[in-house]
Amino acid sequence: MISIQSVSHQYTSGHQLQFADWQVNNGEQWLLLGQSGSGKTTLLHILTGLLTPTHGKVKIGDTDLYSLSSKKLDAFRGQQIGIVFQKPHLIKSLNITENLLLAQSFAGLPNNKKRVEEVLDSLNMLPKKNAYPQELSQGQLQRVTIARAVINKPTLLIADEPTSSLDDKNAEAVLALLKEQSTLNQATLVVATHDKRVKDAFTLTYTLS
Ligand SMILES: Nc1ncnc2c1ncn2[C@@H]1O[C@H](COP(=O)(O)OP(=O)(O)OP(=O)(O)O)[C@@H](O)[C@H]1O
Repeated sequence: MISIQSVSHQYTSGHQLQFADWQVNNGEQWLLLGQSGSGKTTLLHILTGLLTPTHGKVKIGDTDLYSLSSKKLDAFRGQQIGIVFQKPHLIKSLNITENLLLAQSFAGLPNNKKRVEEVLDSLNMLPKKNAYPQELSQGQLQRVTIARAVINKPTLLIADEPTSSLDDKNAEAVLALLKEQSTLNQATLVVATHDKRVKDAFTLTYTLS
């Protein structure tokens, strides 16, 4: 379970954001909706341990995120939280398998090639396991980004505006993949977006105003 309780954040500029309490049960799939500037990125950063809120509690499972030391928080993030960014951010000099092995090492986990192949296979990317990022299409790169996010079997899978730069067909395909992968890996899914096309794909919605 993931919960935020009485969370608010004040930037040094004085800008203050307040977030309604939110409880997410294991395996649920949520949409985080809000206009530009409403605080989606701020909340995602708070949920992923990247930004300590000025007030409030963030719990992932039994762990109170901000009671961890920064070293423990880094390891926790690597093992428990998978993040799909808008852009792939892969390392160009490493092939796809090596990029995924690196994500295991960063999380302090032993390298597990079998897991890499299993995840690539589930995303129909196994034939590209030895390819370099620049040899892949945009759609294939996005699949690798999703593979990297789920490689360590995270409790929480987060996607930040995964569809905003895509046409309708590709947006639908990426959403279907995220939902499929969260189910397959038993991860809770949170997709943040201001893309109205995504709305109908989810029944659970947390809206920022
Ligand atoms: N580092 C910062 N310092 C000061 N104010 C900030 C900072 N980051 C964000 N803000 C402010 O906090 C508010 C929320 O920003 P945030 O990036 O979380 O919104 P968002 O919903 O993700 O927007 P978008 O959809 O445009 O990315 C905005 O008014 C923004 O100007």
